[in-house]
Amino acid sequence: MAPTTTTAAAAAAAAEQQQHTTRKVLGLAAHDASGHLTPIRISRRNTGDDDVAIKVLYCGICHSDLHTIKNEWRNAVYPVVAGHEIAGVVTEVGKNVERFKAGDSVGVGCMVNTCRSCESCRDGCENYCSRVVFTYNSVDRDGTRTHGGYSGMVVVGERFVVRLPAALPPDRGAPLLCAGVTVYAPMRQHGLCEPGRHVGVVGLGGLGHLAVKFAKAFGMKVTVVSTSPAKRQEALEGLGADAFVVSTNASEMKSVMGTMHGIINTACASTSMNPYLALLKPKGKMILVGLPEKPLQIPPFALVAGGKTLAGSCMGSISDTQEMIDFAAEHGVAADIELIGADEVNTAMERLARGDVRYRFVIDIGNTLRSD
Ligand SMILES: NC(=O)C1=CN([C@@H]2O[C@H](COP(=O)(O)OP(=O)(O)OC[C@H]3O[C@@H](n4cnc5c(N)ncnc54)[C@H](OP(=O)(O)O)[C@@H]3O)[C@@H](O)[C@H]2O)C=CC1
Ligand SMILES: O=C/C=C/c1ccc(O)c(O)c1
Ligand SMILES: [Zn+2]
Ligand SMILES: [Zn+2]
Repeated sequence: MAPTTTTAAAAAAAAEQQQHTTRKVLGLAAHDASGHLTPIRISRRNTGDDDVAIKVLYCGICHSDLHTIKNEWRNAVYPVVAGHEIAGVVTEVGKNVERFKAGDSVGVGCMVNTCRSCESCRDGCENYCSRVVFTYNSVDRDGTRTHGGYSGMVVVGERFVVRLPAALPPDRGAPLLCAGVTVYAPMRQHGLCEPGRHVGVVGLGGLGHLAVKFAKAFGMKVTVVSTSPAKRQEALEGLGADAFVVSTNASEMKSVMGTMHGIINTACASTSMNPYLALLKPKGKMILVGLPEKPLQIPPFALVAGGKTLAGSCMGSISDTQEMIDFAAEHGVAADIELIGADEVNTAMERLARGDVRYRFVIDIGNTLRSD
């Protein structure tokens, strides 16, 4: 009996300790692969010495949130509180925090911790850390599960928090924290930011519409490659794209064949790479950022014959993120959004699944979900 009593006492002590070191916060959680979201009370750690406590004001809905809550990547551990496009205001900082103070406008993106010692971390590419801790559906270094921005507040280590300039409206700025940096970082790293060059953007959704805006801000020629003829006018007149082709229209695709220096492929569901690779010039690059549920089909000749490159890219580093935010504020780049209340989130997920959004849903957490 003694070990059982000891174990029970230890568990009670741990639970009591836990109560003193955490607080309860309201969030929106998926509980199974239906992806249906309902209110939940989650624990957030008290503000540690290196932490920034943030009242969430706005959180964008990324398609990765939808892939995750529906377990399309087969890695969901329920309950899942998604959200990694977080814009908010600092409420409290730990004693070692130097860059932020209460009242500051800040953002948090896709990651909230890393190992800090691997080659990627040492090189400032912590988005490729082998032990990266994602903002939600991940296990933090202290063993607790991470929960994202579909919640009233978050507690995040200072090094994973970025500053939001006053020139950037926080509701339209929130989607930059994932969608923005995910397209900006590879465009910069692969030279798809040189004025006069021709870039294709596959998939005109949350990521794609920001890729168009960044490419135009870089001074590039932009062609949108879309499955949705209805987006033509918006792309050309609203977003400033130079051309628009429908990927199922053979003559439109032929008209841009072999013309692109690079492509940012943001499609959430297309798996056949052949039609897109054909649009590249010889030695052109296609950067894949979309993460469809199913494996890709890549005929070898589509790559080899033209000496083409197919690369992947995941999120961006924290320094990429701050650079992108500052660039966006300076050049007037922000997301086109549909602002919704917390009670509309399930309808928004259904609409996102069928591509019915212009171009990012953002949840008005601050006004529609309690932070305590
Ligand atoms: N690599 C990374 O770090 C990140 C990856 N992602 C991933 O990027 C993808 C896009 O995310 P997001 O922009 O939020 O998603 P959205 O749903 O907003 O946009 C995706 C777009 O893909 C296009 N699309 C949909 N179905 C198909 C299809 N069958 N064939 C071709 N195109 C299709 C649609 O554009 P259209 O109507 O123009 O055809 C749609 O608007 C997701 O898979 C997401 O998980 C997201 C963030 C970071
Ligand atoms: O929306 C961004 C998600 C990126 C991502 C990349 C890789 C991975 O394993 C994830 O769970 C998320
Ligand atoms: Zn995302
Ligand atoms: Zn690391």
